[in-house]
Amino acid sequence: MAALAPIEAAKRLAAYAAVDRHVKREHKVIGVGSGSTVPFVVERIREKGGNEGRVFVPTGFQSQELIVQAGLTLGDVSQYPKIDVTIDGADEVDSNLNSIKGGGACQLREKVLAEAAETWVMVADYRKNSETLGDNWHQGIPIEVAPFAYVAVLRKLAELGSPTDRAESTVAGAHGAVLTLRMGKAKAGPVVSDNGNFIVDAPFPREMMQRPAELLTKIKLLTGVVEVGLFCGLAKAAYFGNADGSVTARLADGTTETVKAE
Ligand SMILES: O=C(CO)[C@H](O)[C@H](O)COP(=O)(O)O
Repeated sequence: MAALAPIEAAKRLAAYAAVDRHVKREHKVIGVGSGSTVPFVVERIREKGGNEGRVFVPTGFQSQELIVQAGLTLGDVSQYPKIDVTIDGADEVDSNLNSIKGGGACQLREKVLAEAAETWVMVADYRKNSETLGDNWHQGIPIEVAPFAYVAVLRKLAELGSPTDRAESTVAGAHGAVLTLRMGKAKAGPVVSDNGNFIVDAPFPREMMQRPAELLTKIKLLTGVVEVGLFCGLAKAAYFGNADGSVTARLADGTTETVKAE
């Protein structure tokens, strides 16, 4: 196995453990998530026999390319609305398996594939393993918004409690992060999702982040919001690769196990 930088090695450990445990021979429709951990999921699936009469459904452009380049059979969620297992990354996971997703602006398709899956599991390195959402992921909850409505949605999010001022954010336990329209890095102007929408990053006070399902409902009800990067009550498990070479599995029944990739 190729030597990797420690964080990359941790991502690979998590991905391999999740594939070994959840992708069974009888599974024919597999959802493939987005981000920098998911390529290790595809790598492991290929190592273990790849296609085998299977179809792979992507959560966006990146995972579509990954599936095609790996020589796997590409499917679409409109052809395969029932998925056996979807494995995806996460920006942060709390002690109840709620998560923040959308660091790569893919949360809408990611949530559709999470909900379509009989089993949805997350894979991440140890930095994503938190007690409360927002403790490690400081930039806020990624929210996909209809472009024409973004100013109105920003105003509503501020009314809901997302800070627009650094000092106010720090006092509220939101780490100084403020409500922001996500801007492109090598592009002038905003990030545009695979669905043609804008992304707003909305931090919230720690007290509100401790009740993510409640916050999710409030944000989702704002007109102009397409999808919220809070995933609550969906995961069967989360796998975190650790710096010491072990993998921590957090399961939906509240238990935690240490597992090793085969
Ligand atoms: O939600 C996502 C993209 O929208 C990703 O799954 C999330 O950002 C995790 O990515 P990485 O594996 O690179 O940490």
